[in-house]
Amino acid sequence: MGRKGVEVASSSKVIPHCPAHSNQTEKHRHKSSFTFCCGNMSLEAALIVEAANFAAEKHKQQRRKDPEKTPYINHPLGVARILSHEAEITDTAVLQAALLHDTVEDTNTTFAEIELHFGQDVRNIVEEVTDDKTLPKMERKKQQIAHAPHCSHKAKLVKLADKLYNLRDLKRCTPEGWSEERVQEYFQWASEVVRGLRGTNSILEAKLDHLFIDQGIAV
Ligand SMILES: Nc1nc2c(ncn2[C@@H]2O[C@H](COP(=O)(O)OP(=O)(O)O)[C@@H](OP(=O)(O)OP(=O)(O)O)[C@H]2O)c(=O)[nH]1
Repeated sequence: MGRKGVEVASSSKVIPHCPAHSNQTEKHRHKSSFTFCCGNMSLEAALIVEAANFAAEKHKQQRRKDPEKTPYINHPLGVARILSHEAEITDTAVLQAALLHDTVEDTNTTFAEIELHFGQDVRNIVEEVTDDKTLPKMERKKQQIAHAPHCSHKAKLVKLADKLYNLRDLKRCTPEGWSEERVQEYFQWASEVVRGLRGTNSILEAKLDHLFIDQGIAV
């Protein structure tokens, strides 16, 4: 087995198969060696849809903190969309990790489960962007600032997009129970995390800087 969901034949010919249909026979799975079982969908597209579906199942009971109580899945979908549509990221593992980035932190999902379904690379990225919820909140916030510069490039991309989504969301509306002061503190803290992520993606960093400056925060 090579990449998750990809069988590498003895001839080195890559034969994709869909993780959702791994119990199907070879004959049914492949129209040809290089087509995917789900019609003509590319392997990459199918892997991303699998991650979106997994995250939707895991977050199905959760809502955002905004007054509309937006379904939580809007957040990971939006983070992945920022990466694909704004930052021009095409790396499948990064897009999958963006979709999955809050599953371990905020649901009963384990890292082993992420690895089983999506492979080691995705697991590693999710692990890097997951806060240890057993720590007191202030400690977690400090750790994010301290750890940011040491993250891998792929994890930094997910973190930048995560912060961009949350800051835009704060501009859009205030979460229930948040004072103006708490909003400002979140912006300030986020700017300190982003400082440790710089040099990763100029598009995302420029958009974040625009938000920080608009909020009166020096960059
Ligand atoms: N702006 C905004 N954020 C919301 C909303 N609903 C949920 N959140 C989440 O709240 C977290 C920020 O709130 P905090 O009070 O600072 O953190 P906490 O939830 O961990 O206590 C973010 O999650 P996080 O994973 O902790 O992200 P981050 O703190 O690492 O950036 C964000 O995704 C919403 O409607 N608007």
